[in-house]
Amino acid sequence: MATWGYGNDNGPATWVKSFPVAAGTRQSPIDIVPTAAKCDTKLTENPLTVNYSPEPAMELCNPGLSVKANIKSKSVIKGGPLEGEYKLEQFHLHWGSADKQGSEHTLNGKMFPAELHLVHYNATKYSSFGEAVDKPDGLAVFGIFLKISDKPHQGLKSLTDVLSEVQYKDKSINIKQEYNPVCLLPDNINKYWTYLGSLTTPPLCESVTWIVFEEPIEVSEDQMKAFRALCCGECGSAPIVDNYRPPLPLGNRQLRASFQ
Ligand SMILES: NS(=O)(=O)c1ccc(C(=O)NCc2cccc(O)c2)cc1
Ligand SMILES: [Zn+2]
Repeated sequence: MATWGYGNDNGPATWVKSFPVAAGTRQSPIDIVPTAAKCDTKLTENPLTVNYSPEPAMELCNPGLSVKANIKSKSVIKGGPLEGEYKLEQFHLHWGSADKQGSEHTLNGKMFPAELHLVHYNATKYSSFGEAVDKPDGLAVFGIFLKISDKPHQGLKSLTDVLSEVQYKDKSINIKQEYNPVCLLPDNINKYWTYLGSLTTPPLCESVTWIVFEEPIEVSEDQMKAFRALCCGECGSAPIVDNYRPPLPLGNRQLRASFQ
């Protein structure tokens, strides 16, 4: 069974063969067209609330197609489009081989160099991520665009400074110093778009309430180079780059905005 990836013979266009839901009606990512979004006051009346707490020893790993940090502390979100409390499970990123591409969601057709995903599961209704992952209200994922600036992102620096230690597939390390994922969020989390979508990688479960923030976070070119130095396999294997799924049609879905 050929494993899925982002190459010519196992990339996004081939996934539907093993995962028919790839042709479903609530797939992600999408192109975000702000003028097509409906400003919904219900989102502002019930503000999105983030209660993240410090991770004493966060595990950073290279699963082969991204870099992922597994969360063990009680970091939760609620409000906005969400019913109940969603618990942070992990975060990871998608990035390009060059700054002109890399994000999964696009903004008026524009790609950003990378996109950060903070993955939460509905802890009010389900007892684990694994139970929640295939339920229509199971997951909530924050999508945060990355843009290039001359200054490194301090919150990401604790990770990009040690990526060389997880350069190869299945490598993992513990980030010793305390790390609060709240440092990854943009300053203004009150301006976001939200819609019902899916995981952007197989098994592409249609279980995600997406919350994509308008404000990007800023990273340096050196930090992008650190992501692009990660390898898909062991020493000498190809770099992990362009690990993004292109946008799918919004179809009959409503894209809502928390702001005018
Ligand atoms: N890019 S994404 O945020 O949509 C995303 C988040 C999580 C996952 C994920 O957890 N995949 C592994 C998985 C899938 C189903 C069941 C599991 O227990 C784990 C995949 C994509
Ligand atoms: Zn992702």
